[in-house]
Amino acid sequence: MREPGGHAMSPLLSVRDLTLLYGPEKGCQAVSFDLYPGEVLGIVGESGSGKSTLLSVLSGRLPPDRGSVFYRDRDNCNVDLYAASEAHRRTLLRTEWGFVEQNPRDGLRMGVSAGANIGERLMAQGVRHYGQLRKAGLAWLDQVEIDPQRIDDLPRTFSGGMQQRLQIARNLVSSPRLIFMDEPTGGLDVSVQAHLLDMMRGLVRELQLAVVIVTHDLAVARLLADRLMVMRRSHVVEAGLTDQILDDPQHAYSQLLVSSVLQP
Ligand SMILES: Nc1ncnc2c1ncn2[C@@H]1O[C@H](COP(=O)(O)OP(=O)(O)OP(=O)(O)O)[C@@H](O)[C@H]1O
Repeated sequence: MREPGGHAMSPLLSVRDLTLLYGPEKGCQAVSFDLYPGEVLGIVGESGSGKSTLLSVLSGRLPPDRGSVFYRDRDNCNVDLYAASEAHRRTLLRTEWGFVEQNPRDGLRMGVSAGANIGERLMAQGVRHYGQLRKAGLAWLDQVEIDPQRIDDLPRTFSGGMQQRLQIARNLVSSPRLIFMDEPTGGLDVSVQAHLLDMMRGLVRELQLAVVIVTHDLAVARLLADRLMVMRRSHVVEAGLTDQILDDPQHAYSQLLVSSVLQP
């Protein structure tokens, strides 16, 4: 039974003492936080600090050495991610979660059309009707500002920015509740980045998505994230509201990170 009003107050993701180490201070250790529905959490820190490792462990891709990730699913069940079966984790990834890779080639199927890329996740949810899949494809291309007439084109005929927008459409078509993103604007020109960021911000707000986004770009963090975790050498050294951390960082490393961006 759901407690009155409790649903909105319960975290979507509860992470405790999450640890995966490849060597001393290589990986992530003792990470704990709660993520609430509709909240965007940014993970920032220098290269090698453990951001991608943490994202992989959070999203069920790599088992931790210790610690837990609990996810509250659509049925309001609290799923212990690493006690659940591999099949259950994969189903969550296909149905309730999305993962936007830095390189769209890792997140798209390059050998099938844009429409098929979008339709695939709906088919995984049991939608079989061609007209319905086509309609969703056209609508989502439009939503991510790709000319719907390109629905039958292969992603490799798209620019990098378009491929990334297609990857986002492919992820969002199945109405996920939680999206993981690994440097989604990395490798794109600055003007393309700005456009993509603007679009992502709109979609996150409109769809009330919860997001965990890894970025080394503090401007991206500022624009998208409600809260930040600053990582250094596998540890979270500071966590808090984005504006607080970027405007008044407390930890010496966060101060350095913020000031290094401001220096020419
Ligand atoms: N599969 C692996 N085997 C061994 N060491 C690894 C493996 N994956 C990552 N590491 C090491 O763990 C540390 C953290 O790497 P990770 O990729 O999580 O950092 P990151 O903060 O995401 O860096 P970047 O911003 O450069 O992607 C690094 O020292 C890296 O060399």
